[in-house]
Amino acid sequence: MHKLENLHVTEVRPLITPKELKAELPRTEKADRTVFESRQIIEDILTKKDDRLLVITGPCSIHDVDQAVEYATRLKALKDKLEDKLFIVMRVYVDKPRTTVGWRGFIHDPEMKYQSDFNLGLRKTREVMLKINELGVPVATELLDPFVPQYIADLLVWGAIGARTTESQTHRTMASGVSIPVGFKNSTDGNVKVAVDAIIAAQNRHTFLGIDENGQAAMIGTEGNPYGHVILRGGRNGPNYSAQHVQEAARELREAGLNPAIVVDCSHANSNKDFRKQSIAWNEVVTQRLAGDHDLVGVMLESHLNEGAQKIPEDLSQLRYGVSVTDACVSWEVTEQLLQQAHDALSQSVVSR
Ligand SMILES: O=C[C@H](O)[C@H](O)COP(=O)(O)O
Ligand SMILES: C=C(OP(=O)(O)O)C(=O)O
Repeated sequence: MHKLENLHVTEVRPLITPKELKAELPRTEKADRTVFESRQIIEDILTKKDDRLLVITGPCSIHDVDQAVEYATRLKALKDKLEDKLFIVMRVYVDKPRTTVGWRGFIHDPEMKYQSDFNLGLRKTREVMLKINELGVPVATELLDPFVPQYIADLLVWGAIGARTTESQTHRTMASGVSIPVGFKNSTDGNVKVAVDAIIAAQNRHTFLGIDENGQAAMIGTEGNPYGHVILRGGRNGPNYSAQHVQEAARELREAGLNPAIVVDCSHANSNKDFRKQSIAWNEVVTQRLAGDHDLVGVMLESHLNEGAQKIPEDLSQLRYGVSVTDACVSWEVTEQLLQQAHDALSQSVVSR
């Protein structure tokens, strides 16, 4: 007989189960309260019962627990100060989709050795998400690997399906079962229709293949997620955050019988991957809100302690503190300025719904 299976597989290692990980790092009362209360607020923002602007800000990817906690600590002070106009959530992205290859994120390779170690990555991810929640800062992340929600969903308030996976059946069915609102990005070529289709797919009942809390392969039945929404992130032909783009996306959602709720991602193709241009998109979002566009419910910013990005050096002691190792981010100072300015402008607004 020929060898016909596992021809390209180099190893199969056992993975910690969701139940084991949660027993090691249980959700605390404080974290529980952060998650529970924040989810309710985000649902109210999406359904326009709460008029605040949802702000999802944080690193393109986290790569260090202490630096992520330092960012969260600073964010908490700002969150409390601006909470009458902005509802602030931290981007804690740990699972990175790559265009071709590259470091795949903290959950895969937390020590940046280019050797996947999900057991360590899941532990460290849960540890950092717990710490951030305990500070009173709610956590948002991209849902990429369909097993991952079983390990961390109880610490999340919002999820994104990325531009490279919005059209994927696996991701749409996973989104139909998660307990959080999910934003679907337009595709990398700028197509918004795929995100609208994804919301419809995820609103429905599905059965997909996943794991249960004991790590056993399982058929997971879902009832559908009512809180899908669109994230505009720009595309091959440029940005799509203008009033015309936002209104067009809202029209597509209405025509499909969906709630017109839109988040603008200031980064990626909306900044042409130039972190300095994120402020242009940010200011445009604020202008549209001031003009009375309440279908535009949220905004996302890629921001870190320090600006720019760095390649992961072979000698990790050469890493610059608080600088992104994936897409370039705005600095903490710029973040503070943009959030404060948005807050002040929205406070002076006389336009009501
Ligand atoms: O947000 C991160 C990146 O834009 C995305 O993961 C793709 O990254 P890459 O093109 O550098 O692989
Ligand atoms: C990968 C990301 O975005 P996109 O899917 O829009 O490229 C991201 O937000 O980190």
